[in-house]
Amino acid sequence: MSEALKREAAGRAVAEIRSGMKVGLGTGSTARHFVDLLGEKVRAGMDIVGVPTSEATASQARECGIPLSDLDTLARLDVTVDGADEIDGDLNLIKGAGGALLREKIVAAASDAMIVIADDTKVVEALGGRFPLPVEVNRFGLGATRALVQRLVDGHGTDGWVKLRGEEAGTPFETDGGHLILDAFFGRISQPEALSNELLNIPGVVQHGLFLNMCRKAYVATPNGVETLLKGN
Ligand SMILES: O=C(CO)[C@H](O)[C@H](O)COP(=O)(O)O
Repeated sequence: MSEALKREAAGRAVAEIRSGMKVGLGTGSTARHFVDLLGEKVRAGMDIVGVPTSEATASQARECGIPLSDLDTLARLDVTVDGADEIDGDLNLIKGAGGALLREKIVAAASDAMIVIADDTKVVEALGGRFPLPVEVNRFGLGATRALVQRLVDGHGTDGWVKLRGEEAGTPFETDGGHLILDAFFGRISQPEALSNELLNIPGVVQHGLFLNMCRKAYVATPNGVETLLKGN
């Protein structure tokens, strides 16, 4: 999908931002367009404050001139705008390909609204069929945690797998919080709430990339323009 279309989706989200708002800034190539366009508004006089979901976004936002804060100073935000890896018909999401899922989820949960921007390759019938679920884990006890996640995958009834992100390249990927990521392919996830609970019951799991009932609106870029998806429609 072209960067131009991602930028169009990002533009629709920027159009919802008003002066005075506290805005969560997502991570990834689509969110990058949002931050860039928001920076243009700020330089033109819009008065907003951003809370970034990753060090990469923080650095881009600073370059764009967006004033930044954090969730210690601001407990609630008006809106978070972020990308996604999979979006189902009820606007439940898989996120975390960029490795920022923990901060993304914390920031989204602290926001009155979450708007997702994406291209139409991200829209799926059911979560998990295409994209492995990123699971952020503590370094301590990695082997045991991995085995417990693998057991969940095995019990899911498909030919799933679990990979430590970056292992094949020789250097495990490290998140901004100093954790590791297990990419767990479950196949079609028929009961996301149950899977979420099972994952969070594993002590070494810090968080996972299922974003359930968090997003109410998505702007999805298609070759024919940007579609607005609303939860419950
Ligand atoms: O969850 C994310 C990062 O952790 C991203 O939002 C997600 O991977 C989508 O990224 P992109 O817009 O580059 O496709």
